[in-house]
Amino acid sequence: TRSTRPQRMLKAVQKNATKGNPESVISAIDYFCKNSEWAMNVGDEKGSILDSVVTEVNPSTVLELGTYCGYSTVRIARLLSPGTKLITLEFNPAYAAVARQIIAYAGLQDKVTLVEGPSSELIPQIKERFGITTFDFIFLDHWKDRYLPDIKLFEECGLLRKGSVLLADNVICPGTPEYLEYVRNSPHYESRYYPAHLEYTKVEDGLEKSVFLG
Ligand SMILES: O=c1[nH]cnc2c(O)c(F)c(-c3ccc(F)cc3)cc12
Ligand SMILES: [Mg+2]
Repeated sequence: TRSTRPQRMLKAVQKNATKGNPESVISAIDYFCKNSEWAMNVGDEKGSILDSVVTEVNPSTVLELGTYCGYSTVRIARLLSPGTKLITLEFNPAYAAVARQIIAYAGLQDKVTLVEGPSSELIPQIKERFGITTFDFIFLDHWKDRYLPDIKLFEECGLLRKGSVLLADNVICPGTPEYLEYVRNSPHYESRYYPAHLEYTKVEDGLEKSVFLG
């Protein structure tokens, strides 16, 4: 039967990247998306902004919502201090299966815990399952209609502390208007928009960085 796009992306990584070299995995995926098939990775332009925010925060605890094929997981994990791990949640088992292989190919499997399931169910379980009190950095990149309910879930579950940084992809395209309205008007967040473009295109998109004020 016909392979899936994530499976073809994995093949491109195994063919063009060097095992244990995260930079080469990132480049191989970007090359695949620019020259073979578009795919919904955060991409190189928004990825560089992600890199700069992760580097600035230098987080000890990290959560990613929406693993897809692991591209942003690799981008984040490659920047973490030794001993720091990130938790990434993926709803789609086929995506998760490919992501595990791409993360392992980059040699970052020891820095990543990939959990399969819906964020709405997993977020309330995080404290007890992973011994986390609060997150220093959260990357929202799963499904636009879940951004707002999930940030409210973070608040309700006490997973944020003064200074926790949330970075959200796709706030323009596909767009998360309710989420933007919330973080930009809430007295509990300081929000800033980073303009960019939809991955591998000239379409406008951007990232919204929101710092929890307590
Ligand atoms: O569902 C998504 N989850 C996470 N990230 C996405 C993304 O970065 C996209 F560009 C898109 C996207 C898909 C099709 C389009 F025509 C435009 C954007 C979707 C997602
Ligand atoms: Mg995205």
